[in-house]
Amino acid sequence: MSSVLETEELRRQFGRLVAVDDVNVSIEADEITSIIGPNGAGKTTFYNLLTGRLEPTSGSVRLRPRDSEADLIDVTDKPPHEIASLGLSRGFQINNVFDGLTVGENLRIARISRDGRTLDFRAVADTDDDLAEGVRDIADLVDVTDILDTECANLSHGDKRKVEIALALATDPSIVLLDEPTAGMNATETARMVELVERLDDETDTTFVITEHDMEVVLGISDRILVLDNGELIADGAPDEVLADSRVREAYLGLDEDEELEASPERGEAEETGGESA
Ligand SMILES: Nc1ncnc2c1ncn2[C@@H]1O[C@H](COP(=O)(O)OP(=O)(O)OP(=O)(O)O)[C@@H](O)[C@H]1O
Repeated sequence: MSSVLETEELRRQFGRLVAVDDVNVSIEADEITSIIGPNGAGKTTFYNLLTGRLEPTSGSVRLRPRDSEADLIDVTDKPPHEIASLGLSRGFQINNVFDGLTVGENLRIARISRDGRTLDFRAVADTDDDLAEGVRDIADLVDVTDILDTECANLSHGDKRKVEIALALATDPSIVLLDEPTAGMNATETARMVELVERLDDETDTTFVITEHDMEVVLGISDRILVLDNGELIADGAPDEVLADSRVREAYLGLDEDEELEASPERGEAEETGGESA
């Protein structure tokens, strides 16, 4: 196995509060990894440390740059734009597309920024074949070709989330961090999103890491699950190992020793009625 991202004793305090508590993880290139934990467990802070939006109190982050078989490089004190250009991309839970532009225009901007050509006026011209081809390829991959001319303000919630993933992938990252990709989706949209992430994981060299509250999604999609509680990494393993861990059952799932995790009634009903409910 080869790791694409590693943290060593990564720590972040806000005053006396330890939001991320000396966390050691190694994200493997060929696995979909989910990060779970109760509210306030430190998931967002952890992501912010990885992307450079927050400086750690101590510890380090190492990343394998895109297009590279080389060793991981230390990105601990690098600014967010540099980490992003090295190959770590993040899709935001809060919509981060330009609403007044079309899907195609948004993808074009993402490709231009990947190429470091924001000051190249040729990059905005329609005649730039490479750029147009790059946009078409990403659109085909993420299945947003039929909405390329749609203004983002007019997209459904599900399509907007797809466009965010397309934008994250447009920079050819080695790793993409997704924040609750199924948040606010009904059962049908959720199933489609899970399928999409699994397919992209198969068809690209990009490694996917997600945070997610929906345990059905987590168990369905993950090769590996990391569990944070009060900033501490309390479990790290395959879904069945993590589900069997007594600390996880108590801290996060609220299950007794022998209790099984079952599908929520709302989800079952939504599937039976064709996913009408949100
Ligand atoms: N900028 C900040 N200043 C002070 N405390 C903060 C700050 N950001 C986060 N915290 C605290 O750090 C802890 C971890 O918060 P974080 O948002 O990382 O958790 P989370 O797992 O993402 O929660 P949720 O699932 O609710 O989004 C919480 O106690 C939170 O109040």
